[in-house]
Amino acid sequence: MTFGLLRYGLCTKFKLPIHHQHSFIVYIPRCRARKPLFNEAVRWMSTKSAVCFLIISSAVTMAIPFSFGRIVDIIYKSDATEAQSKLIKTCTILLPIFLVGAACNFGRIYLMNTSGYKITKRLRELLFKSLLSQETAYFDRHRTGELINRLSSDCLLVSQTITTNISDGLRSTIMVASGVSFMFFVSPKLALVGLSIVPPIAALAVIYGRFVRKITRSVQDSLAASNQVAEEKISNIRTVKAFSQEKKEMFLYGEKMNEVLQLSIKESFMRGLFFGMTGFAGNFIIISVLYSGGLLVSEQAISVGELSSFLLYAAYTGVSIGGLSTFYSDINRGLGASSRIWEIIDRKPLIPISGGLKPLTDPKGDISFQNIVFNYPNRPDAPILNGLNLEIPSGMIYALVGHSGSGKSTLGHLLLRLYDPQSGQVCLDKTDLKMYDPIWLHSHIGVVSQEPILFSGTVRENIAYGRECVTDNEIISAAKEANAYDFIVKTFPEGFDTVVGERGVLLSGGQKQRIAIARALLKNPKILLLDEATSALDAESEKLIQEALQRVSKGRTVLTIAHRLSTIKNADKLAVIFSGKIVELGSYDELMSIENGLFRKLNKNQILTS
Ligand SMILES: Nc1ncnc2c1ncn2[C@@H]1O[C@H](COP(=O)(O)OP(=O)(O)OP(=O)(O)O)[C@@H](O)[C@H]1O
Repeated sequence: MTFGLLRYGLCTKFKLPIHHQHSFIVYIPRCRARKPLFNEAVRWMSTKSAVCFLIISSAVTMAIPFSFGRIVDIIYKSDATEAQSKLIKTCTILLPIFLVGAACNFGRIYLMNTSGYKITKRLRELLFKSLLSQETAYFDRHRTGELINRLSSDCLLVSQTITTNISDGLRSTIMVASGVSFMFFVSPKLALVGLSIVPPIAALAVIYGRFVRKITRSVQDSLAASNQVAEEKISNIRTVKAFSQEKKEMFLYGEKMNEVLQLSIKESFMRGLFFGMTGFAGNFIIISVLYSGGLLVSEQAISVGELSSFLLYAAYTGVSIGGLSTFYSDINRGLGASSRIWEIIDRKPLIPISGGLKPLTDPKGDISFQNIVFNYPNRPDAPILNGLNLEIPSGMIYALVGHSGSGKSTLGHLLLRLYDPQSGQVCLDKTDLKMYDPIWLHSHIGVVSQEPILFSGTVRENIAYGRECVTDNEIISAAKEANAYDFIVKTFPEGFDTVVGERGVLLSGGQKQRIAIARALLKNPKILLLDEATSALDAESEKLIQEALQRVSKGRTVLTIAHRLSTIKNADKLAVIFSGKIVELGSYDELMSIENGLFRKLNKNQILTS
């Protein structure tokens, strides 16, 4: 029952919905049919054991002042021989008790810490899962550094709070309760003197706890902002160096760190003030107890041993009250972190990552954009598409042309359902994309983006990304089709096992493009979405890429965002996008023949490279 209450208390305190109670599964036992019974039993046992160890080790610690008083009285009241035999007897009893106490303390710390690590792991997994499930627009609003901070430090903080801190808090509570009882047992009068310190300290602790909670959130937020600066600049170090911005970036990072430092200094000041005041109050009370206790001994109301026991109990209680106030501030720190974590874990993505229609056959490949109105959610006042219509019949190659920023890539994003339009429909085979399972949809669309992103890993892993079980032969034939095979086996001694570096930095732009084409091809998609690189590639790379793209376009519906004349000439139809609409549609020759046509102007003004 205690565990049920604790679990309920934690879930309520941490504002966890009931279905998230399983986050505490490692710490708090809860029988779930889907978990193997054995694991559940082990968890249950380890939690119970940790609490038993905690109680025993605290009891042993609290036996020390009592024994100490006894020993002082033995020394004080007995003659030398009697004292020796009594001391041997007492110490023989105490030694095994202390050994048991030490073993229990070991068990308590070991079990609580391992539970903490398990909870951190579980929290990080839950958070990462929830992050990856969010729709793309979520990442437009939240910075990478901030989210990484949630994963690293916030998860650790929460798990420490619900294991180590709670364990220490429970220990302090047990020690305060037993310490106070013993103090009253020895001398109620002296106990009242000793405990007069508690109410002011408790009030201070509440004020301090509130402050800590507020400041921790600010410290974590500024830390997230500084991480964002570091993450962005380190991952784009080439640009920083090319513009010789190292010093400026060092300065900017320094400024962010200054913010963190200022907040931490504020926290340290309050911490120092709080602990300074509590320390002084503790020492003051010791003097008062010594004074009143001394008087009681001289009146023979209590023995010297009892006064010694009392003083030790008072000291232990004082230390434990200090522990309780630290526990209070730590809990507040954990609450701050947990509210941020659960904001993300509980968030329902606006576009689900799975669920919906999964037709058993491959799609035909007819695409249509119907009356699309769209703006990016983080820029509601900047309409991008404004009633756009476009039909792309299966097996045709359509090239999108238009000024930079006219919304060509945006159409690709809508086709992939990275975003949903505010109104209108994007359809595949006459069915709204919203009806399909996104996993099914993505398995039929191959994407080669403007700046292909490779992941750190080998060439083989990058080509295979997006498919579960792939044979070497499939990888090789995709690489051949994408004109990537020759450079992989001839240029790299390690061939397909060559490591490409973070985001593929160890490869050239043209090589990355061809690996991305191979990766898209391995899915054997019915639809190809090609966002042509705007950056110029050398003539040889360009030729190889164009050749590969022409080859792989056959038999597929292709939507290409074209920047080059060569691509445009190979397309069945060109769609010119302007002011959020398709304003011209036709073959190259048809569009060139329109007097004052936009395509003609774009061509004339060399918006398209040759
Ligand atoms: N994630 C985003 N959040 C907010 N606005 C965005 C986002 N992505 C693009 N935009 C804006 O949407 C508009 C259309 O961008 P898009 O990338 O579709 O243009 P484009 O025609 O493909 O340009 P280019 O030819 O230069 O690649 C631009 O004004 C751009 O600033």
